Amino acid sequence: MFKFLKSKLSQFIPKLNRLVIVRHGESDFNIGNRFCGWHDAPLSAIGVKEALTVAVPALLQSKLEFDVVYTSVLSRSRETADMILSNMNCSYVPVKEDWRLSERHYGNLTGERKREVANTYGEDQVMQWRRAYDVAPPPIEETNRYYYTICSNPIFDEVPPGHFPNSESMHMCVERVAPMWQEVRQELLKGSKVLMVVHGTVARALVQLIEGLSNDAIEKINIANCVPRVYEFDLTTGKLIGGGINLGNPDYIKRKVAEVAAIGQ
Ligand SMILES: O=C(O)[C@@H](COP(=O)(O)O)OP(=O)(O)O
Repeated sequence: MFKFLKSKLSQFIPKLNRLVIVRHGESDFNIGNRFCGWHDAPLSAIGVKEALTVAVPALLQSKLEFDVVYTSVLSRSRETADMILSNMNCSYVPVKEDWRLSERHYGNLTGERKREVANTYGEDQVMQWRRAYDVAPPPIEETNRYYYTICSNPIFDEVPPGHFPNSESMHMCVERVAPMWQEVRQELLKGSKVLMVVHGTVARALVQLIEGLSNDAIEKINIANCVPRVYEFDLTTGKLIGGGINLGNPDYIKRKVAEVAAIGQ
């Protein structure tokens, strides 16, 4: 009898759980193809539209629900998270902000247009700064117009002493995201349905940590704004089932990924 009941009840215990990762909508700096990093650029009008017309319909169509949302302290990711929740009629879901999910710090490139930097230093150098795993851009200087707004921004008050970067490589970003990912993974494996609304480099760092991609492989990955990427985990073994799945129109996603990869005009 006990065995029978146990096997009946086990049918109702979830055996897998899903994680969803979304890069925020287009920011004011993405429009002009400017390096943004730790500068707190707001969403553009297109970014707001992307949250409402790309992320929300894809999540609703896949019948995804959330118990908790993780995001960074930067407004482009927080605003995207808020818009997704309110338009899925679940604004009650708690949102946890953490500085470790902020975009990689783009050093003295912050505020520069990628095309203009390429005209000065060459496209190869720009691609090294953007995608090479171990290359950090030159450190931000006091003469950079965003230097003081970044280092005095109260959103970064939780950054521990000695951890405030002046530039970061992909590798450095992965190192700060990794402990955060372990915290989120524990929640997921307890059955909590998690949405992470983050940034291009942080999404790439998560993809590497989750899928175990090599440093060379992750250099070639680009993430489009507001396209949800879903991962499924086996709750018994804790293992990833299959790979990540991008939700939405494949042609749209392909076009947007190519735009991110390009240095732009
Ligand atoms: O900081 C930035 O400029 C972009 C990424 O730029 P790339 O690494 O693609 O050049 O980050 P996001 O818009 O996702 O916050």
